[in-house]
Amino acid sequence: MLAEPIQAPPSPADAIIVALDGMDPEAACRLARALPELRWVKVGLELFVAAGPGIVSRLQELGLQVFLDLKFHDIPATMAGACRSAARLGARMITVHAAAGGRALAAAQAAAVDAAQEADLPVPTLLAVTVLTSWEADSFAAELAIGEPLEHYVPRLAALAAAAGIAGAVCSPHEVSSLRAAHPAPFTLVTPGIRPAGSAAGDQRRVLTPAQAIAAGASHLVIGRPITASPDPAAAFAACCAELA
Ligand SMILES: O=c1ccn([C@@H]2O[C@H](COP(=O)(O)O)[C@@H](O)[C@H]2O)c(=O)[nH]1
Repeated sequence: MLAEPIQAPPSPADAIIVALDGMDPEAACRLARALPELRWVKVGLELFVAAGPGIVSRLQELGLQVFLDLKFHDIPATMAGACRSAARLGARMITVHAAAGGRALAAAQAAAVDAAQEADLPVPTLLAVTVLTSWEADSFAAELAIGEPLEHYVPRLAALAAAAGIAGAVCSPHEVSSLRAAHPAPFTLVTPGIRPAGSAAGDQRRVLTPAQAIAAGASHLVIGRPITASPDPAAAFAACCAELA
């Protein structure tokens, strides 16, 4: 069974997932409360390791949908167990690394579906991480020596994930249009590496603006520091929404 489809975002705020990095649980909840239009938050490794699973229910109690971005990458049994636990938390999106391989991805998908159904929770959308947005093509080729360029490796991983029953992928905005052509909606394409014009790229390498990423076919945008490190996060969030309106 596939995940319950996450409908095409009806409003700009539904397209934006704010990454709650670089803050403790209290600050994360405070920030979430300060953005009245906020619908989605991303809990990544940093916040989850510091705060524990309870942060997911705290954010859900604020009316938010949680994207649990723990990027599981392990053997099939471990991937399945991790996705089972993540689904029981009620996370609506969960990341797994596509490079874990087809058997591990299929096991993860089956476990997430079973766990959600057993707990009477919505089936989460598993997202296969392709190539992290912090990689650039040259260092990817030089350091990993994978044998094919990044722009071919990303679609290979997305196809591997789709064949294993995974309903979405994480890619950079640079690859969205080619992935969207190969994987029409309701396949979910989530893109970090989003930088509004004039904002610092930081450690990100393959970036585009919010409007460019949506125009290319992204379902959702992950935006962290351009909002969370802004002196006025509410204004920064509103500006991202306005750019998409
Ligand atoms: O390829 C990837 C996968 C995940 N991420 C995560 O997204 C956010 C991006 O934060 P910014 O502050 O907007 O750079 C962060 O939590 C990453 O862990 C990614 O950047 N790239």
